[in-house]
Amino acid sequence: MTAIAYSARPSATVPTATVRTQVTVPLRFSDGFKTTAEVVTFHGLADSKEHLLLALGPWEQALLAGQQAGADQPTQGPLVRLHSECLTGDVFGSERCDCGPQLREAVEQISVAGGFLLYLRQEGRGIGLYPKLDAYALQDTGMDTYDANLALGHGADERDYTAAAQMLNTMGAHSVRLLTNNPDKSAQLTDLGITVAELVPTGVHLTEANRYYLTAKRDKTAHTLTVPAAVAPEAAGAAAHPSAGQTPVPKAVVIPKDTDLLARVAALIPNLRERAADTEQRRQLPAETMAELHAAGVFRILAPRSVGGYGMGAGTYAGVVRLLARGCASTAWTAGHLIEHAWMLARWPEEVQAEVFANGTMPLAAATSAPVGAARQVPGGYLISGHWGFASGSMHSEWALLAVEYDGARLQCLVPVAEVEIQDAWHTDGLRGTGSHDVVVQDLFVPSHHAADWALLSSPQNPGSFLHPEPLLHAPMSTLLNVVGPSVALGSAEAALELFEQRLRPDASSSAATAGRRADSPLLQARYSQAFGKVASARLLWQEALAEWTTPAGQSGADADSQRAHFRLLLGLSADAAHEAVRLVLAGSGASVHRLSHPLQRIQRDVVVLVSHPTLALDPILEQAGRGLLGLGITARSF
Ligand SMILES: Nc1nc2c(ncn2[C@@H]2O[C@H](COP(=O)(O)OP(=O)(O)OP(=O)(O)O)[C@@H](O)[C@H]2O)c(=O)[nH]1
Ligand SMILES: [Zn+2]
Repeated sequence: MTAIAYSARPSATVPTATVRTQVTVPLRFSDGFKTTAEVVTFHGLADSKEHLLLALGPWEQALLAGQQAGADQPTQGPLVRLHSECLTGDVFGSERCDCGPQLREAVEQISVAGGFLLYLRQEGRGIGLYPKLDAYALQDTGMDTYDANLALGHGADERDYTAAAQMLNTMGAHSVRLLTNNPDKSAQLTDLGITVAELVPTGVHLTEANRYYLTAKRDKTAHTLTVPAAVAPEAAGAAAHPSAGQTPVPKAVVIPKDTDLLARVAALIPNLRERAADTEQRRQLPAETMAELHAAGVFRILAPRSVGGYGMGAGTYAGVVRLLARGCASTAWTAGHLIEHAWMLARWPEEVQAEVFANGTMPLAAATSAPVGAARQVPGGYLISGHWGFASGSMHSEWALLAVEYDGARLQCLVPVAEVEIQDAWHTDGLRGTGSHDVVVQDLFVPSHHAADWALLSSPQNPGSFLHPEPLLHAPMSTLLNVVGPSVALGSAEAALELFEQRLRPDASSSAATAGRRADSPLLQARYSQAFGKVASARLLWQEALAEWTTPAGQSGADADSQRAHFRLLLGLSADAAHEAVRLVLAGSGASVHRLSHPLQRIQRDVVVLVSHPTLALDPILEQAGRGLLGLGITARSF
């Protein structure tokens, strides 16, 4: 990390604290969420307690943005949570309160936005652990949480936030966005000289066990929260098997605006570029990349809202993949598929969705159907065998979706990755980071409910389409599967063009003289224009294909064929134009960009491998699209 400019601001009321130690701690939560914290300890805290500050996400940028922002830009400062210690809730998952889920939510939100989590040793609202448990005992006789404190001779809420203000001052966070529903926290901080530029509400993590406690917070201390009347089974922490017709309520997921999500992803591009060489060397995404994708909510994009997803549309999805590809094609390809496979799982029957989306976590699944495996029926399910290739993202997945043939029909089988053998087979010259290894199983038992008819899953009338309102679930499965490749191609071409421009612009090169000579070359000027035009073509074709996005449910015959032909043709031509742009850039860039240290050679290798994928191979697309457009009927089953 870079050095912190600690800037304690002297205050009449708040004594200055100083940093005692600062240490990096990687965090991993029980649901798999990972991030990294800079944990800071202090000298001179007013109450002499061992409070911690965890600096998370792009906190330095957030600090800087906050310091530079005007009063009219409250959304710029660091996101800060004052989390009061709760041993029972934070550590043991007690359902009497909502502290555990709030802590988990806060870490994720702050990791995305950049800011500080202050873990304040104020157990039991400042009365301590044993007294809190005594208060619980009183509550079991009917008292609410505040009256129980009073009955024990304590204040209803004894928390004092002076130490928190000291810690924030020490970090230079004089203006913050505060994550809380508790008006007392912002009132005290303001009195202590910290500007609360914005109040960001925390989620309401309601269970039947904490309903009374939350209601008391709302009624007794004016916490700004609404307590819904009914609790659905998942929110109540019950094993996730909602009964038919009931919408499971996942843990609080804050759904961003599409533009905010795209901005989050755009912010990842520099890191992805920095790690692109490492990614291909490892032949999988580095842990930091996975953590950043999780923190940005990328895997939630297409999953329906009722299972913890963002329920966004194909345009946003394609936009995310394109942006990721500006940083690293392997990352875009892998993430693009993992996102899409969560959406595929949302097409399965309710029972399976309850299992894979339990508690609002996003299932990561690798899917492959090449070549299709075999299945035998046995009591309770199937025994499947096969050796599949191209299982992108298998190194990051907990599930595998494997295609098998049974009795003339194709089934998709949902299998825990732990039960398959992943063979390290992805030794390629491009898209190496996708780790698209082989998956092998021999006579693996798959229970019937983990095997679904492929045709049904693919159709607009898939089981999930009756459970969720999101229109995207009503589109045929293959429609979306064709979007990832062209989006990766477009983002890659845009990255190549950007690098080309940097080489040609006199002011942007390490050697102004060389760049000047290059920029003066009419040949290179023409090459640049050509490449620029190809990227524009790729983008326009891609945009038009996505704009045509409809839900062709109920359509059949020639209309559906021609619509489908049009869609696939535009996407195929877009990827072709992107490929051509990359070729032109490389042709105009000389020998030095073929050094393995140069990103352009990697982009070229990635794009060449990309366009050999069946969803992008141009000749069959041209043929089938021609048939579709001419009303001759599409003959390829998977087109
Ligand atoms: N005394 C007492 N403390 C409790 C009880 N339940 C939870 N706590 C403590 O309350 C603290 C959390 O405060 P809350 O009132 O839940 O929430 P808050 O921090 O004020 O508000 P938010 O910022 O919106 O989360 C933790 O220190 C818990 O240990 C209880 O029944 N009695
Ligand atoms: Zn608690």
